[in-house]
Amino acid sequence: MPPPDPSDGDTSLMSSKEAPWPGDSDHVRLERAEILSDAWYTLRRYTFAQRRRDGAWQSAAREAYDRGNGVAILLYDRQKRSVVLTRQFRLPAYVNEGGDGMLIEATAGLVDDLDPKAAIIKEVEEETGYHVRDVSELFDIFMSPGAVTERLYFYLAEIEAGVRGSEGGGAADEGEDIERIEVDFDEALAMIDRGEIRDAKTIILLYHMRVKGIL
Ligand SMILES: Nc1nc2c(ncn2[C@@H]2O[C@H](COP(=O)(O)OP(=O)(O)O[C@H]3O[C@H](CO)[C@@H](O)[C@H](O)[C@@H]3O)[C@@H](O)[C@H]2O)c(=O)[nH]1
Ligand SMILES: [Mg+2]
Repeated sequence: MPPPDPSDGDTSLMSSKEAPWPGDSDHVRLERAEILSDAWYTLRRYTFAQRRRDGAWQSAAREAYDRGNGVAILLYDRQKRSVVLTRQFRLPAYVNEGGDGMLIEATAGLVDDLDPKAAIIKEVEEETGYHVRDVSELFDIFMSPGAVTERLYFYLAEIEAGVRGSEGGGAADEGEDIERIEVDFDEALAMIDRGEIRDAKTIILLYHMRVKGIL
């Protein structure tokens, strides 16, 4: 069966120009992207045809939240065998479970218009005050692929004590208020076990360090 013809439907909401829009593949044909919300970032509903493994085409619709791509980094001090993390209020976590809404996280941010490496260097400076030049690229992964388009690029960087150029703390004019914390590496791993570190990118980075024997 051929894929459904998008011209059958109302195409007035088609926004293939702005929406991320890869070309057709042998098993997916995007038909339209409707913006549901673009107050800050963009939530779209895509309708598409998908070929099932048995060869039949079926229509589907999925919402996808587009905040662009992101970068995350674990900063560590080899001599002190410690890691530098941040603590900040996260509204989505707060509305889910109440409490204080404070999460302990590795430094991270959105790529915006920069390339990922430049973006992470800028983010480290903004959030922690550290200047880093040599960052090691690890991998880039989807953090919530059923709902969010974001690819998150992961990095590691060694810091030397005393080379902070500023206080960090985040961009106050964007409402950020970020506390920098330095934690012994074994203690950070124990904090995952105790449920005190609950942010996925942070846990991935700490376990990566552990599995690869980096600290
Ligand atoms: N006014 C306003 N500001 C917003 C809104 N949403 C985000 N911001 C602001 O946009 C900025 C985003 O900060 P970044 O440091 O660039 O991003 P992040 O929120 O730390 O994101 C990182 O962590 C996320 C969660 O793990 C990741 O999803 C993301 O990729 C990245 O790693 C912050 O100043 C935040 O307050 C909004 O709806 N309204
Ligand atoms: Mg951030």
